[in-house]
Amino acid sequence: MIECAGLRVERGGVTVLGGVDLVVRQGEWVAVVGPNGAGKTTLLHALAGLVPSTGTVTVAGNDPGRAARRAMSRAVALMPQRPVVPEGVSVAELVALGRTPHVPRFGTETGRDREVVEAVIERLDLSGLARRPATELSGGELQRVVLARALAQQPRVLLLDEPTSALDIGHQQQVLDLVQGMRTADGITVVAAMHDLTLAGQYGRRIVMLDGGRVVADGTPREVLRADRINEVYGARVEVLDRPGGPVVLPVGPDDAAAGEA
Ligand SMILES: Nc1ncnc2c1ncn2[C@@H]1O[C@H](COP(=O)(O)OP(=O)(O)OP(=O)(O)O)[C@@H](O)[C@H]1O
Repeated sequence: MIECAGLRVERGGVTVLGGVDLVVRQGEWVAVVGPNGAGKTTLLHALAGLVPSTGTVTVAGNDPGRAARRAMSRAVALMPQRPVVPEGVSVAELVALGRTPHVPRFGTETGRDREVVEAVIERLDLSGLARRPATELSGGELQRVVLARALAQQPRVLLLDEPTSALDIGHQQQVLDLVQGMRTADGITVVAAMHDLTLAGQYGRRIVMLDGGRVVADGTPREVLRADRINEVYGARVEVLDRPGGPVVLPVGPDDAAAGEA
C-alpha cells in the first residue's frame, strides 16, 4: 500500500529525511516513533504529497508528488499535528469537509455523505459538540474533531500525526480502539507518528524508529522498544517491562536512578 525507496526531503537547505526505505502492506498499522525533530511529520507529509521529495514513493497506487489532489484525498487522509481551523465553522461542518473529495466537482453532498458524517460524529462521541464553533473547542476536543474529519474521508491509507497528544487517557484508548476497529473491519492502512511509546507498541504491530531523518530500527514492538536503544536515541532514562500486551516503557525518575547507582 505504501512503498518508499531512497525518500529524501530537504527543508531550508537542510536534509531532514535522508533516504528512507519503507514498505507497508495493506491493513498494517505502523507506528513511527523518534525524538523531536527526527522527521516523523516530514515523512507523513511526504506520503501525503504535501512536501516535495526525491526518490520513489507510491501510496495507494499514487505518486503523491504528481497525483491530482482529489485522487490523493480520496485515497489518503492526514490528521495533522497542528490543524488549521477556519473561523465560523461548526464542528459538524468541519467533519463534513472530509467528504469534499467524494462530492462531484459541481455537485452537492448526498444522503450517503451525510450518513458517513453522522456516523463518525457519533462514534467519536462528538454529538454534543456538533453545533459548536470549532475554534472554541479544547485541544483534546479539537483533536477528536480533526480525526473525525479524516475518518469521514473514508481513506485507504490513514496518516496520523500525534493523534492522541492532547487526549486524556480514556479518550486516547477510545480513539485508538476506533482506528483499530476500522483497520480490521475495512482493511485500512495506518501510519501513526506517536510519542507515547507504550501506546505505539500496543496498537502498532510494527514500529519504525527515526532519528536524524533516518530509519534506525524497524520491527515488532519487542524488537524495537528496548531500553538501551530508547535511552541512546532519545537521550532518556527508561525501563521497559515486558507485558503480554506489549512492552511498557516507563520513565525512570531521578530518585530511582540515584537509588540504582547507590
Ligand atoms: N519548513 C522547514 N524549514 C526548515 N526546517 C524544517 C522545516 N520543517 C521542518 N523542518 C525541520 O525538519 C526536522 C524534522 O521536523 P519534523 O517536524 O518532521 O520532526 P518530528 O519528528 O515530527 O518532530 P516532533 O516530534 O517535534 O513533532 C526538524 O529539525 C525541523 O526543524
